[in-house]
Amino acid sequence: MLLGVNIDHIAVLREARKINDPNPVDALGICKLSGADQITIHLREDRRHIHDNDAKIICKQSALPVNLECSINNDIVDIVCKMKPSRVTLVPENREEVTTEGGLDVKSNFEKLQNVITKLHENEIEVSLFIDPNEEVIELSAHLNVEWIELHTGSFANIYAMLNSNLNNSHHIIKELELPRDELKKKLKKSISEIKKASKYANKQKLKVAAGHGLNYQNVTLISSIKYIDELNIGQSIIARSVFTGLEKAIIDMKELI
Ligand SMILES: CC(=O)[C@@H](O)[C@H](O)COP(=O)(O)O
Ligand SMILES: NCC(=O)COP(=O)(O)O
Repeated sequence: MLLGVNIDHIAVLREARKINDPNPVDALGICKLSGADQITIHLREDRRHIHDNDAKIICKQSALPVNLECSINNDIVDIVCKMKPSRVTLVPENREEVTTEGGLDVKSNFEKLQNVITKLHENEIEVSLFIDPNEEVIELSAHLNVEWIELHTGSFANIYAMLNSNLNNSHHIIKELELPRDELKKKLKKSISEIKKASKYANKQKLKVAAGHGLNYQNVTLISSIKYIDELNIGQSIIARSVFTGLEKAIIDMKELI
């Protein structure tokens, strides 16, 4: 199974101080040497972490393929076409969100997606759609002739964290998941089975399958054991661990687990 390391979170730290350190570009060599298979970055419309210049340099200098996440807004798509990443993952964006909250609404945006995907393919860029694990959405994605889909694992990760970590005793408790343990266990089982079913269905549709969001050292094997998933994109937990162990060890440890 392939590992894409999302290095946005290095830029999050830089932007907290509004200086030039730490620089996500400095992670490229370490990711390659530690066995990562891909660099993932998200050029958000609000440029809250990765900026255009980071993305430009990363696409130019990375020895690993670059998976650039962006919204379906035409201006941003035109910008990323010029950067020539190996892959663009189209994701939904919402100004107020702390992080990507759900998958793309493929049905409502079908025509817009057709145009954006054509433009990306004309620029010889592979396309992936960041979607919820749902068969109807996968079927629509297959009709859009994309090479990849990425299944949003955020909801699985939230349930797992409320069940198995101290998140429910912290100020970041997820209110809507403040439920009896039995109920959370059922929800977790359902969520894993949806991801399994969706990945199998996507594989049958000849789509390559990635998954990601909220995956960490505790929950990752529940997802990496699903045989229809080809690749995981993981950022927050790897960069968080690297504060204590260094990036190289954080990546090697994750690679070993998956
Ligand atoms: C789409 C997605 O899942 C990623 O981009 C990732 O979560 C890191 O980016 P943000 O922290 O900006 O959501
Ligand atoms: N698309 C998911 C991703 O790139 C990484 O998400 P996270 O591990 O930072 O939550």
